[in-house]
Amino acid sequence: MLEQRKPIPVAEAVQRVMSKKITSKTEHIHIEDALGRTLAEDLVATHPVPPFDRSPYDGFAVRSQDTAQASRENPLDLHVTETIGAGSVQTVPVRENEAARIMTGAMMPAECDAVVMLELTSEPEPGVMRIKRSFHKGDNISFKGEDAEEGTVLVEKGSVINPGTVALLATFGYETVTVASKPLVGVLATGSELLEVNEPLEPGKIRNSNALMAAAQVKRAGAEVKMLGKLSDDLEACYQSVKEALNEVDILITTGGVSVGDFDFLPEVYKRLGAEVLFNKVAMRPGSVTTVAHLNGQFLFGLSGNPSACYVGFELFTRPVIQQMLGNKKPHLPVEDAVLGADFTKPNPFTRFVRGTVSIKHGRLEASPSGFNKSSAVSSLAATNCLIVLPGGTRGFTAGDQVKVALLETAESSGMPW
Ligand SMILES: Nc1nc2c(c(=O)[nH]1)N[C@H]1C(S)=C(S)[C@@H](COP(=O)(O)OP(=O)(O)OC[C@H]3O[C@@H](n4cnc5c(N)ncnc54)[C@H](O)[C@@H]3O)O[C@H]1N2
Ligand code: MOO
Ligand SMILES: [Mg+2]
Repeated sequence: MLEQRKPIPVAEAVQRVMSKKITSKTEHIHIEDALGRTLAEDLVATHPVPPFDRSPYDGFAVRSQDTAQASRENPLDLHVTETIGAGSVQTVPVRENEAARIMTGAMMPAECDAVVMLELTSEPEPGVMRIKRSFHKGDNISFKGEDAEEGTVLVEKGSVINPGTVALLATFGYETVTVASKPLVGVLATGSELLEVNEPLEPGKIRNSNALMAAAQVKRAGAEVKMLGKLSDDLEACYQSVKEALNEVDILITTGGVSVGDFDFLPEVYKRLGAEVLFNKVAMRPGSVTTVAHLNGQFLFGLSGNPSACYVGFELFTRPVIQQMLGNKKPHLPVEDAVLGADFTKPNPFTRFVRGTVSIKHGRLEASPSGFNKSSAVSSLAATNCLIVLPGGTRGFTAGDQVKVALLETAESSGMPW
């Protein structure tokens, strides 16, 4: 008698996965390799920025009290002590009625408390500068610590390193950076019908598109891929390959062989391995047969063989695990409100994740199905940049309806959105 699978809600399925202990490793990398990696430690200001009071202009550093009487009618001449370029420091004190010529970025002379822009001065004779107005203490100074105070957490751990983060790392002298290690994700395709990419078609066969698609999704999610090839539908071979693969990778993805067909061997493989099957039926379309198992701290994602189902299963269940391993505290796809741009009239009792194309129209998100929408579809995936979430029920949806969309191509992420 065929085992009856009980579908569980998407939220519960995701919860079952995320409730497992998900550990991450860290490594030290060179700052030049840091872009796009995830900080494994808070980035703390180890000194004030700027580290000293400095001039924001090319001009003259003055003692404001000397300028108090200066006006258009009563111009003031100050004797220029020296020129201080950025990177240099004063060599002589600035005394009463003296000024130091100073360039942008140079450290303020200790006795000065204001800067006069070059354009507001004239040079009545060499070595003398003239001003026609007064200046106040603090005028035109970049103060020590005004950008960042020492000890401030400027970027939290778990953040993805962007060019701005790189600037901060460099500012504070981090030649090496502690980042989350990228989990290694093995991808193994199953199915006797599968051909390699470079093989010509033959009757009954198709090329293995899932493995390369899933590998690309793994990379998009920030992890590294180990391609483990493809297997024909042979229980013993599947069992051995899966068992060996688990020694080589942090996470294992298989595609195909998770349904109830005569050659769907993954359920039996999990049984033989003694793995805990977290679920094998989810109340969603596509991807209802997505199965996730867990063994000795490792996840085995049994993604469906149908390309669209495989794609969706990855984004809902595998991606957040990878993101959490990378230290992201909000590991899920961001879900936003959108307007449905075209009818989707076919009702379904299960939640649908329609592959869609979302864009900004007149300041709001509009999402439309990206093409042929069966679970087996591959043609609609290229134009897919979101999953349109249509709740299960008896009715279809029409253009203009308010819907939720899970965004696939943004750096944003969210806490549990389902
Ligand atoms: N009696 C039932 N039949 C099916 C059920 C069910 O509940 N009862 N579920 C259907 C659903 S839903 C799906 S989805 C599929 C899932 O099938 P499997 O995950 O077992 O995958 P396969 O049987 O191996 O293949 C399904 C389909 O996908 C093609 N495929 C497989 N691997 C690849 C690959 N690497 N690249 C491209 N395409 C691939 C394969 O040729 C099949 O056409 O089961 C339904 N059946
Ligand atoms: O697992 Mo299936 O994808 O619901 O068509
Ligand atoms: Mg099958």
